[in-house]
Amino acid sequence: MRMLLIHSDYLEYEVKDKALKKPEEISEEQKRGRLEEVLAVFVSVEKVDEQNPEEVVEKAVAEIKDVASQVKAQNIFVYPFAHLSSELASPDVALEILKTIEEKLKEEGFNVKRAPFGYYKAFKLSCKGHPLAELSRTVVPGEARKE
Ligand SMILES: C[C@@H](O)[C@H](N)C(=O)N[C@H]1[C@@H](O)[C@H](n2cnc3c(N)ncnc32)O[C@@H]1CO
Repeated sequence: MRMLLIHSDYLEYEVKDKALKKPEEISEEQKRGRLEEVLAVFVSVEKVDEQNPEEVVEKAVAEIKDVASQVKAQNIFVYPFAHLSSELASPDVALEILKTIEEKLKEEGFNVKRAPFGYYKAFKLSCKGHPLAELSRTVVPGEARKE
């Protein structure tokens, strides 16, 4: 899994079009979203993550918590983003992993939104620009090797 973490004044998105034949079913309300003072986490779930989804979720949540505590962010935006890797996991596995990351972060007390899965989306982001405002993390299951 590849993550790009951007500490932002706000992130807002608007769903535009289907990017998959069967995108995640969403309500009218989910077609737009915005969070202020947010740690935006753009996530590409990778093929290697299919070897142990539970473990990669644990590792991703730990990394996100670590960055959130460093930048003192209480709001987290989990944003499916298929552009950080050329070895993507299947959509079904990716969606399950992203939903579980969202759930676990909520259990940890964060205010979490997750952008809809399987769509083209317009988005606006205002990066804060401090030294820790732009970070990337890669997590893989267990002993899996990252080429
Ligand atoms: C398109 C661009 O504007 C938008 N931002 C987009 O990326 N849409 C992606 C994700 O929402 C989701 N998706 C599919 N597979 C994956 C995966 N392995 N990991 C993460 N997301 C995935 O399905 C869409 C098409 O790949």
